[in-house]
Amino acid sequence: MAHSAQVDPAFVQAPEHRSKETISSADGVPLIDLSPLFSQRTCNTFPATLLAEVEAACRNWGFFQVINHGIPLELLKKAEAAEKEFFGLPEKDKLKVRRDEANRFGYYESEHTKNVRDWKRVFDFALQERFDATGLVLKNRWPEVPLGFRETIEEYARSVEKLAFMLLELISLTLNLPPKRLHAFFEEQTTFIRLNHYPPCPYPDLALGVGRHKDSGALTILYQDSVGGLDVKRRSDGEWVRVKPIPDSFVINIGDVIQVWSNDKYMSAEHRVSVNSERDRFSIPFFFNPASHIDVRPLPELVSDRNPGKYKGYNWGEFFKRRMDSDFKKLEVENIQIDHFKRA
Ligand SMILES: O=C(O)CCC(=O)C(=O)O
Ligand SMILES: [Fe+2]
Repeated sequence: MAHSAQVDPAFVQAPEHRSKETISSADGVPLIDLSPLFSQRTCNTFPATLLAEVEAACRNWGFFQVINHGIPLELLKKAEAAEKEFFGLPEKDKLKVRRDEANRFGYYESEHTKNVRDWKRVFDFALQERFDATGLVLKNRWPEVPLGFRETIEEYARSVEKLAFMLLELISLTLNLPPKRLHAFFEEQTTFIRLNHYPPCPYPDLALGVGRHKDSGALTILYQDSVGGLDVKRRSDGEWVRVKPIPDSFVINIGDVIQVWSNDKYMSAEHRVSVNSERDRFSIPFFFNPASHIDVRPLPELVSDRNPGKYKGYNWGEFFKRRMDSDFKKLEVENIQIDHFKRA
């Protein structure tokens, strides 16, 4: 990644997609306190006010932040420190675990979103390694240094997984489904965790850390540092709103899979990452994804004659593989979107 002021055209966004009108709004994404989950929960009853907050956030925004989520704060600090240490390694050391065409996990400095290069570096790993009949390879590459990196990051991932299943229960209940209705889809999950480093960018008005996109999986659970840069497109008016960093919180967003399962009751929101010219930014999204053999389609309980299914089914593994291919390198074709499965 060049750090001179010379503009590399690979990073330049079309004028309409550049980061100019981000609002720092008080009326931002909802903040939800999850402490009732730990104090007021008895067997299978969930506090009604909490469910109402989650329902409204999913319906109106597709995005919310959570505090008092049960993940130890020391673990968040440890994971952030390990992330910074890894990206601080000389490039030649990071390149020892570089991604390639056959295996998409490891370090990468050249990701594209919608065929424009992102101003970032990433390190990806799968929560559960596997080799699928579909040709999907989930195989991790762990660097030898920093010492303890793998242990810390895996501990972090296992802890976030617990939160992911709790959120899945909450979301199921808000859809009037039994709390564990969606769990079976994740039995051989293809969840992966990404470490993101956004270095200072000499032309933040032209490039983006991540171009506008929607997350394709079920749910994303993101830890961000205090710098800020994540922007969400607000559904009510289409304005880009900055997600204010809140210490020790997570940002949660609905992905395309829940959009389809819920038959558009909940929609995945478009978002992007703006960069700045002064500060490095770090984040860690946990992409909670179903098993590759799952055919994603509106849940039968949520469709009826009056509310017919809005999507044809698609196989998650195939979709996921095609998405990863288009993020790996610039393609001539448009990348695959769930809209391609929408019924006419
Ligand atoms: O770094 C962030 O704040 C968000 C990154 C993101 O949207 C993604 O990797 O899908
Ligand atoms: Fe995203």
